[in-house]
Amino acid sequence: MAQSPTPAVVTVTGAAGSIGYAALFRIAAGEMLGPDIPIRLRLLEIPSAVSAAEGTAMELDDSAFPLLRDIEVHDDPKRGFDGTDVALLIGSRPRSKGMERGDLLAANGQIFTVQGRALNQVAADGVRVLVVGNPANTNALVAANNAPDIPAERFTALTRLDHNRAIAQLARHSGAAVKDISRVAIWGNHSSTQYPDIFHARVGERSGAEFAADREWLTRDFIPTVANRGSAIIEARGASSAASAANAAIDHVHDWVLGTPDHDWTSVALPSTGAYGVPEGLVSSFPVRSVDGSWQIVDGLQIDDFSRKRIDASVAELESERDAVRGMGFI
Ligand SMILES: NC(=O)C1=CN([C@@H]2O[C@H](COP(=O)(O)OP(=O)(O)OC[C@H]3O[C@@H](n4cnc5c(N)ncnc54)[C@H](O)[C@@H]3O)[C@@H](O)[C@H]2O)C=CC1
Ligand SMILES: O=C([O-])CC(=O)C(=O)O
Repeated sequence: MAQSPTPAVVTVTGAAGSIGYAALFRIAAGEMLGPDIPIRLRLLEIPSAVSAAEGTAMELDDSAFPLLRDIEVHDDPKRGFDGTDVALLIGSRPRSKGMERGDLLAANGQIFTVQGRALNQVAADGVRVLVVGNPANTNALVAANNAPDIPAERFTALTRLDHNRAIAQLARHSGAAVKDISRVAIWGNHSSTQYPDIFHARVGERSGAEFAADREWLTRDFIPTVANRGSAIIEARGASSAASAANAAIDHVHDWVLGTPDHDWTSVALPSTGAYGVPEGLVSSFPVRSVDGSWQIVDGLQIDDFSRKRIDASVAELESERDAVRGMGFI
């Protein structure tokens, strides 16, 4: 008889929040790690939200997912991350009224220092970490720096939502189907300085560069629409993107574990190896392929002056965030 696969321990922080609620049921249904891998869920929350997370756990039970082995709810990171194979760090401190950027970095620096240390102590050897909570890139930088025994490349931040938004906008503009668009790229920070790049894209039978030649559309429509989409959703919905963010987080981990299609790549924020002139160690978004369970930055892309300027601007923002958390002693 074939042995059944070992269950994967998946920890979701911010499990009682909107993204957590949109992600957990799909994870338990097998959409993230595939239909053969049993799932053990660990929901990590702050004490005041533990009761709400327990309610979500009851609903997960009630869904009778065949792959779902067990669920635990914790407010202690060392218990929530114990033996974890995949950690989705969704919970973070949101910006509140009157809060300065420095205050936000400080509040989150604290959270991601504690979580990085706990992961370092108790996570499974091959743990994969995805930071969703904003400021995602710098939170991932802080967590990675506080987990010296985990290889830095296992810490990533989510720019797949930006990547998916770029595909959707290009599909809408070109008339091509989403499935016929490949090789878009997000560079830099998950913020309004990000650079969505279509110069290397394939759009059906056409090239992204053909569409990029229309500089008016590119600079006044496409780039700002993708880069400011999060704010536009907040404006329209009165709440930030939740289902699309959960969807992107699931896409990210799915491709990390199961691979990217041969003809395509995706975008992930991960510690720079110095590629494309991005300072080593900064958690910056790149076009990447997933090969044998690891991300590899796509190499050899020609970066013209138009793109260079925009990548550099977003990287400069990441450097200033890094300098701020360094100044506060988090890294
Ligand atoms: N990278 C991306 O593409 C996106 C990132 N986001 C970010 O994702 C984060 C979560 O968004 P939502 O789920 O909508 O927020 P939410 O406010 O609905 O939920 C956040 C949850 O995190 C919990 N939490 C806070 N600190 C925690 C900690 N130290 N440990 C465990 N849990 C903690 C809260 O109790 C709350 O239940 C926000 O920072 C948001 O800005 C949102 C959309 C896209
Ligand atoms: O600012 C937020 O919370 C939302 C966000 O990151 C996005 O939708 O890209």
